[in-house]
Amino acid sequence: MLFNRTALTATRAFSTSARRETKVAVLGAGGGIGQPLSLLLKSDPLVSSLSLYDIRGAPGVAADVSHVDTASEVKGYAADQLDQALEGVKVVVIPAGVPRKPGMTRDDLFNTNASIVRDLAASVARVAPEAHILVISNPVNSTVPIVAETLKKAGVFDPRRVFGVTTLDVVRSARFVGEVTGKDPKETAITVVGGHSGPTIVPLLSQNKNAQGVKGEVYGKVVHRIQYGGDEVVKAKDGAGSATLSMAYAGAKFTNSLLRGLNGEKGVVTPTFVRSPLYEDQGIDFFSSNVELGPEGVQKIHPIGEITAEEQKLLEACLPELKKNIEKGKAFVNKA
Ligand SMILES: NC(=O)c1ccc[n+]([C@@H]2O[C@H](COP(=O)([O-])OP(=O)(O)OC[C@H]3O[C@@H](n4cnc5c(N)ncnc54)[C@H](O)[C@@H]3O)[C@@H](O)[C@H]2O)c1
Ligand SMILES: O=C(O)C[C@H](O)C(=O)O
Repeated sequence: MLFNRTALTATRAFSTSARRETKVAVLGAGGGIGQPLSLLLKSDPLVSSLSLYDIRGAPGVAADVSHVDTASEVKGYAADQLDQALEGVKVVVIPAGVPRKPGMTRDDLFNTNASIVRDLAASVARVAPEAHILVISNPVNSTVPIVAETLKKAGVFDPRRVFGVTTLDVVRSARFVGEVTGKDPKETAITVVGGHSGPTIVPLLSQNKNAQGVKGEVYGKVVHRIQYGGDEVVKAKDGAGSATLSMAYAGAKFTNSLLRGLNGEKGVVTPTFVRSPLYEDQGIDFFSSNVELGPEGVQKIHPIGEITAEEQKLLEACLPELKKNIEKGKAFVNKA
């Protein structure tokens, strides 16, 4: 053994406090995110069964991950087995699609990823209409509305069951604010609201007492780093893709939060991009804010709370961009 169980437990991205177990599918399981995400989900005791699907490579990933010594079952499905992969699934995590290369925005991925996500969502609507769908594929600000509109068309949309995974922004915020304050990231948890791309990522440092002292140039730099953390990785990978390992960690962490909520654990609150009433009066009907997760999925959407003048400015820059991204996603599904 390379490490003992205590050490492994200590480094886990998830909590184990609840008991009921659930069948989870990963669509895009052969990819840069999909592989480590599948491994982390295999280690989550709340996952009873893992269904790994990709247009290439999923059976191999499943064979590999299935040797890990946890109780869950793992099955891999080939390109023509999507329906079988979705049978009986309660949670579907979607990291399928192409990642950025240097110089690209997330919106540049729209042309390829929009149809991938729409087609996968249509299959979920048909085979597992009550599944909770966790969207990782970019651009999240558009792919989440694409999933919602696709489910609506199929007559099975429930806003409590569709989530954009923005957890990587939360993970980065805690880490980067931890760095500039000299605190453990556990003490610098930051609520991040808005969406998931550049100016639509709005971290609310003022709501954490350990981050309130971050001001001036340091504040500007850390906010910029949170908003453009994805670019930092894309640049460093130099054409080989975008964040995969930290994203797998974030995806497993959010999945575990959802599973705990579904299992009835109280007080599971985390930011996620969902159908939201908060800015609906401005024509923005998807928004990320703190959401309490419960037995049906979204249980309560928290308002953003008190914010500073600086954060208000960030929010004003976020909203018009977010509105465009959401409308683009909806229009894609509803075009003639
Ligand atoms: N939400 C976030 O914070 C976040 C973070 C990082 C990356 N991403 C996004 O996640 C996506 C995946 O990134 P990656 O690095 O894993 O890319 P990747 O290219 O390494 O993997 C993508 C996988 O999707 C598969 N795929 C393509 N079409 C498919 C389909 N129709 N059905 C099933 N699988 C399909 C591919 O075969 C591949 O294995 C990208 O869009 C990326 O921008 C989002
Ligand atoms: O930056 C990207 O394209 C991937 C992801 O959205 C990220 O934030 O790392």
